[in-house]
Amino acid sequence: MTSRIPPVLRPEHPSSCSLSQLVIEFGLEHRGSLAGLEVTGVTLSTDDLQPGDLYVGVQGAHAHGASFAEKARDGGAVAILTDERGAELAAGSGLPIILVDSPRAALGAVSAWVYRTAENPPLLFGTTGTNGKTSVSYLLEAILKQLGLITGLSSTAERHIGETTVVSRLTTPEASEMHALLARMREHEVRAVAIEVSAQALSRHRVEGIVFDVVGFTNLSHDHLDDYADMEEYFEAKLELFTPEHARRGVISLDTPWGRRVVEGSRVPVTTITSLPDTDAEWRLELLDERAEYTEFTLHGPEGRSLTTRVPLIGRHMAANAGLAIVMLVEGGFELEAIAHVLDRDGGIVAYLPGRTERVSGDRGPTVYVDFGHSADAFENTLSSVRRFTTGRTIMVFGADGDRDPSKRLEMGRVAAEGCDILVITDHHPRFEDPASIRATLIEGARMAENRPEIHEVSPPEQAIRVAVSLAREGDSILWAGPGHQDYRDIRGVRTPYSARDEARRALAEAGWA
Ligand SMILES: CC(=O)N[C@H]1[C@@H](OP(=O)(O)OP(=O)(O)OC[C@H]2O[C@@H](n3ccc(=O)[nH]c3=O)[C@H](O)[C@@H]2O)O[C@H](CO)[C@@H](O)[C@@H]1O[C@H](C)C(=O)N[C@@H](C)C(=O)N[C@H](CCC(=O)O)C(=O)O
Ligand SMILES: Nc1ncnc2c1ncn2[C@@H]1O[C@H](COP(=O)(O)OP(=O)(O)OP(=O)(O)O)[C@@H](O)[C@H]1O
Repeated sequence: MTSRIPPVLRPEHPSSCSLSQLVIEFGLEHRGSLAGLEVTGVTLSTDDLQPGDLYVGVQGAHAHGASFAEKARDGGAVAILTDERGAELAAGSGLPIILVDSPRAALGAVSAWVYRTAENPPLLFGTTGTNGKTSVSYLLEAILKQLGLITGLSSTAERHIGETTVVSRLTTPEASEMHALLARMREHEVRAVAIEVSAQALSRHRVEGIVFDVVGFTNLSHDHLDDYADMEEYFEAKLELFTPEHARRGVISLDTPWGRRVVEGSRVPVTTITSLPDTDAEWRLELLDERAEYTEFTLHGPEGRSLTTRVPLIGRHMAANAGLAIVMLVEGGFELEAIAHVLDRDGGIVAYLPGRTERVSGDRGPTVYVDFGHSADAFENTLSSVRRFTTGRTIMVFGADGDRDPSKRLEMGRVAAEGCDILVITDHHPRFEDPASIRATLIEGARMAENRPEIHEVSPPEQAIRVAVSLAREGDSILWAGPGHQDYRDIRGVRTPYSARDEARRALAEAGWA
């Protein structure tokens, strides 16, 4: 049974940890008496605080967390762990203060200690890269389930503890939340966990205190250049996962040139995989059949080993994600033959990925896919797959995130225009930006393409999908890229409930194509 429960999960039966022991263990300085004080949890947000917590005060983008020390005390915090500046801010709260140089950097190790997540850990798989992290994580979880394990998942779309689903807030939760989640998973006898690791998570120490058994790298392309100065800095952030502090071994896709750079920079043993026919790697993915219902492929490995199976998703990139997941499992100790056996038994990988080229249309009328792609590389891959199954015209509906990397918008517009016959440019999450000016940049990008699709500018997206459906005929496909699984739109900081999948289904029904 699937139930939705609040996003910050704690162990149901937390154990108490002595704060005096904690400062001895980590060799930390403190102010105020810790005698007899015990903590049962850790948090860096008063919104998530529970009585008995150690509150960690970090310097944020807007405030220093220690300035909320009194709020933390009133909520039942036992002590605060912070830096020198935080200690000054928290002095009036009367809470005992534990001092560290960087509270964010200390958060993972301290949380691991409090939640005891290093004791008898599950098999841990971490995936990073610009596109495909969620997909690889879901595919890992699916195959692990088919192998008979109780599994856990932490992804942008959802977090899973066995069969329980929890809504996600961040792609990778803060370290305190991550360790609490792992502790909760242990209570439910989870034996293998797939975790999506964003570049931001690595830069912000969110996977500190975790050593993954296997980490995977999907690809790197232009994204998040509002957070990182350039591609080199973005790459360096990802490379951090391939160090002994975070991983035992790695599997690297060479499908983008950055993969080779990860191989060169990795400080843990790695193996490689590619889905490109003209690239050399230890594992090679050969596409056998591409259908609207599935993609079939053979994975060729070292010593003549191979496996042929299907992934219930469209496109070479999804087969590449599945291949990466399988090699990560092999590197994690599973026999390729055992994986092949369960996949044969079940007719392929049994996975449902919410909002990843998800088909929302029925048997009649245009085929409509809702996708989470929000970068030029994602558009290129999904559009080329959609075109392959489209006998008529390809119609693309998309907008771009406001207040997120504006430098990628022109290229998104260009790539979209290059790959479709009709383009409907609309709004996504405008946040605090003017949606009309975001659309103008996307249109400017679209006009840079050599291909000249028909371009429509339609706001808001509810209207845009209806225009796309009204233009479509039997045999045409509509790709609505951007919203994917999301269930809200962010307009001026207000999250309004909204589902592109439901909206697309409604638009089809209204057009008589229910
Ligand atoms: C830019 C960024 O990283 N922001 C993170 C940061 O918030 P902030 O620095 O703005 O926090 P702040 O408001 O200055 O407050 C400082 C501290 O005081 C605490 N506080 C604040 C107010 C209060 O009343 N009580 C309280 O405890 C805050 O929890 C925080 O710890 O610290 C918060 C944790 O306390 C994070 O949740 C928050 O992530 C935000 C939500 C975020 O959107 N992060 C993005 C950049 C991100 O990480 N994205 C990647 C996506 C990657 C992808 O698309 O592939 C991800 O992994 O999700
Ligand atoms: N291997 C791949 N190569 C290129 N594009 C891909 C690949 N896998 C998925 N995509 C595209 O990227 C979109 C997002 O996929 P997914 O959610 O798996 O990536 P992600 O890395 O988790 O993204 P995010 O960090 O934004 O959550 C998909 O909907 C698809 O359009």
